[in-house]
Amino acid sequence: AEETEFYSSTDHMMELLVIERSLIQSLRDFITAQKQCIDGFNSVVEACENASGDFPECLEKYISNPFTAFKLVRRLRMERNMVEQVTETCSSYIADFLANVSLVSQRLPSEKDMDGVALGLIRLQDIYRQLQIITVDVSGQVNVTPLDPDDSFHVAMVALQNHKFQYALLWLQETFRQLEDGIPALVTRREVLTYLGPLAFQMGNLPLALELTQQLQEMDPSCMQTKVHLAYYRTLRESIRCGSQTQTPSLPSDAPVDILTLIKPASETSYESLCRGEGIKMTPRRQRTLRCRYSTGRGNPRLIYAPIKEEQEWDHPLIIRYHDLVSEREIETIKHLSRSKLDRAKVSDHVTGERFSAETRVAKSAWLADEDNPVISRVTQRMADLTGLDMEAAEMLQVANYGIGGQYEPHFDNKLTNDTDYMTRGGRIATILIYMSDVEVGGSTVFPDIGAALRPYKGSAVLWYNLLQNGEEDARTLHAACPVFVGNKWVANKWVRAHGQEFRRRCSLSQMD
Ligand SMILES: O=C(O)CCC(=O)C(=O)O
Ligand SMILES: [Fe+2]
Repeated sequence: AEETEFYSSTDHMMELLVIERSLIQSLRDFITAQKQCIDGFNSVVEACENASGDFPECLEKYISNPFTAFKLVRRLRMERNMVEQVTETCSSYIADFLANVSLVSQRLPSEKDMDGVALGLIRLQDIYRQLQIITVDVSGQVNVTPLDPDDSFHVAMVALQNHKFQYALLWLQETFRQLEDGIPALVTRREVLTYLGPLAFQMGNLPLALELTQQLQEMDPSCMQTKVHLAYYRTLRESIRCGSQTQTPSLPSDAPVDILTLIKPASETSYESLCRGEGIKMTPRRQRTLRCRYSTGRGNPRLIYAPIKEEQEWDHPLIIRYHDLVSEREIETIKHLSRSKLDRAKVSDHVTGERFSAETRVAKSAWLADEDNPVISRVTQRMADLTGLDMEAAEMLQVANYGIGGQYEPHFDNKLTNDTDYMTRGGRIATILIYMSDVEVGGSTVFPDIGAALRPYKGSAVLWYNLLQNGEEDARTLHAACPVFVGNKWVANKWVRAHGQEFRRRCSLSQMD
């Protein structure tokens, strides 16, 4: 069976605590079984010892008595029976419990999960520029969840393997600081310095590299590599001192560098800043033109007595939010139905169309059909009633649950034009994105091209058109799901296909368009 991947879905992560409990239980069971076996062997030993009596002085004389010989054979025959019985029961007994232990342990996270969560943390730090998560509980107590030196070191190593050098430096410095503070750890200062010195050098901080390498040399004066590094750094420093002045400014001063200011100054995209809530291109004046109303889907009988609050979130292009489109109970049903089906969400290659799993989309998804449950068909019907769009050609409902640092990098929802499905059903003309949870921090849906950011509000849905009236892709609909910083994010996508909408789209939203 395929191994469970945990980090790409917070819902699956919850299982880990249960698995840990069953691991503890199965280990205990195994130990109990072992003890029972030992007890069995103990009684066999005792029985043999009791039966054997004193060792005869003269063996020849002992055996010469046929009755004694008979009794000896009989006794040993019985001993053999006892041993065979106890080994047989024990070995199958123990094997069963051992198999159970290894079965449970296979359900524990893999190396891939370890790297996945570490990369998730790095991504969060990358985007939200924050290291620690500070929560305040009901009693007003402020809680920080710090990583211990071994945790930090692990994140640093993953950062290094993924060529995220600034983060590797940051986490190694954090590890080092904690070790200096005397926090107990398996990782040693020497180990940390071995990475830290060269990394500081690589990041252009020669004074720091020199200082760290000097410390390393003091710890281990005989290490050849340290000697070489140190000599190299010293030569470099001298040549900078004596050389032309123009060279000096390229190296940072001795002042401690705030690494966070070093991180990604130039390469940052508007996706990342929008995720932090920066650069949203909505002016108060423009906002005043956005409308809000209760909609009955133009007098749809199913909505007359339950109008839905419809809010214009964006003007160009039009993005509409429907508040309380799905109820708490409906959400619970949808989550429940998808739980067992959740599988790592894939992305397609732009050229080949091949599907693969990537860090650009850290989530698990499941498809639900209208026939799966009355709740699904009811929600589909409600969407049709409200928007006036034909759901005949729409795709099934795609439910997604995000993972640690779970995100979906900027993309277009529209299907590839070379897809046969595209030929028959047309492109994904519209997206209706249902938010099935609130997210405490992070997790917005952002549109980098237009500078829009939509917050996930539980029960609400947003709608936008991916295709222009002429059928071409609307470049402004490039969008992304920001990494979840704190919380669980559940969404459901309904992709409406172009076929069947020929006479519907124009009029359906005319009052707002
Ligand atoms: O989760 C979100 O906010 C957006 C999801 C999305 O864009 C998608 O699944 O295509
Ligand atoms: Fe999307």
